[in-house]
Amino acid sequence: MKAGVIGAGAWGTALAQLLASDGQDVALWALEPDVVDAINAGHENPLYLANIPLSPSIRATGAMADLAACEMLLVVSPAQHLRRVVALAPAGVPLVLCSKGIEAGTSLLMSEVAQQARPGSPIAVLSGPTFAHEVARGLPTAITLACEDRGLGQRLAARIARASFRPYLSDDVIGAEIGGAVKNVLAIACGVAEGAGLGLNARAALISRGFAEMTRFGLARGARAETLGGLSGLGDLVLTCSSTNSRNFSLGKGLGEGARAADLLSNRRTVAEGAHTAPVLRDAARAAGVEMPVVEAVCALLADAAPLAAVIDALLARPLRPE
Ligand SMILES: NC(=O)C1=CN([C@@H]2O[C@H](COP(=O)(O)OP(=O)(O)OC[C@H]3O[C@@H](n4cnc5c(N)ncnc54)[C@H](O)[C@@H]3O)[C@@H](O)[C@H]2O)C=CC1
Ligand SMILES: O=C(CO)COP(=O)(O)O
Repeated sequence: MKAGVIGAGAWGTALAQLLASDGQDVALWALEPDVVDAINAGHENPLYLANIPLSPSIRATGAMADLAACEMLLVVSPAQHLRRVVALAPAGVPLVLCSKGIEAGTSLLMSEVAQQARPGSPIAVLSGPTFAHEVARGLPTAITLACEDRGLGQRLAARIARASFRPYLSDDVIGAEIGGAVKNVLAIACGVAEGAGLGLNARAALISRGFAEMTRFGLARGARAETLGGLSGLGDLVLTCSSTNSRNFSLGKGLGEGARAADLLSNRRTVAEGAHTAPVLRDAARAAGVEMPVVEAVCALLADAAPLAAVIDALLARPLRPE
C-alpha cells in the first residue's frame, strides 16, 4: 500500500517518518512551501518538528495531485481545516483520519465531515496517546485504529504497525473520535490546575470527573464504553493531562497563571485543538442534555467570561452527588 500523508505539522511529519522507517516511499503534502523545501532539500521540518532528522524516503509536495497513486492517505490537518483538505484529496482512496476535534458550525466529528467532503472514500480513525516527537524518535507507542470494515482495518493496521508502534483494532469509529476530541478540552482544565497551583489531588479529580463527562457524552453519541476506556479515550486523557509537552495542557497552564486566552492564542503557529472544540462540545452536550461542568468551566475561561477564582469556586460548590 503506497502511503500518503496530508498535513506536515508535528503529527503528520512524525507519521510520515514512521511509515518511511522501513524504507518505503511516503508522499507528504504540506501547506507551506518552506516546509516542502526544508523536507526535500534538508530532510528536516524545523517549523513543526525540529531536531528530528527525517528519512530521505519522505517526498514532500504542495500539489495534492502528487498523492494520486497512494493507496492509503493519512489525514493530519487541524480539525477545523479537515473539510477543505479532504475535498482536495484524491477520491476513492481509504482515508485514515488522525485529527482530533469537532467541527465548529456543524458539531460533526471528523469521520462525518470526511464523509460529506469525500463521499465514497472508505474511512478509518487513528487516535491514541501519541506525542509526535516520541513517535518520530521510535519510542514505544500504542494507538487505536478504528474502522467499520474489519478487513480494511486489518490491512491498514498491517501497513502502519512497526516494532515499536502497535495499532489496536476497533470498529467503534465514533468512540475513537470522541475520546481524542474531548481529552483536549480536559487537558486545558488540568493545565489550569497546574498553572494555578491547585495540586495533584485536583489534577486527579479533573482526570476522573473529566473521564465521567467524556463517557456520558460519548455514550449519548453512540460510542462504546470500552472504547472510551481504551487508548483513544482514557489513555490519551492521561497522557495529555500530565505534561507540558501537550499544547492543550500548556494553554491551560497559561490560563491558570493568569494570562488571557486571547493573548495565549494570538499568533501561535501550532494548534491547541481544545480551544476550538470546547465551545462546540459544550453546545453539543447541552443540546443532548449531557452535563459537562469541567468543559463548561474551560469555556468560561477561554471566553474570559469569569475570573479564574470564581470558575474554580463554582466547580467546587456544585451540589454533592453520587459518584
Ligand atoms: N502533535 C501531536 O503530538 C499530535 C497531534 N494530533 C492531531 O493532529 C492534528 C494536527 O496537529 P499537528 O500535526 O500537531 O499540527 P501542528 O500544530 O504541528 O501544525 C499546524 C498545522 O496546521 C496546518 N495549517 C495551518 N493553517 C492551515 C490551513 N489554513 N489549512 C490547512 N492546514 C493548515 C499547518 O500546515 C500545520 O500542518 C491535530 O488535530 C492534532 O490534535 C494527534 C496526535 C498527536
Ligand atoms: O494528541 C496529542 C497526544 O496524543 C497531542 O496533544 P496536544 O495537541 O495537546 O499537544
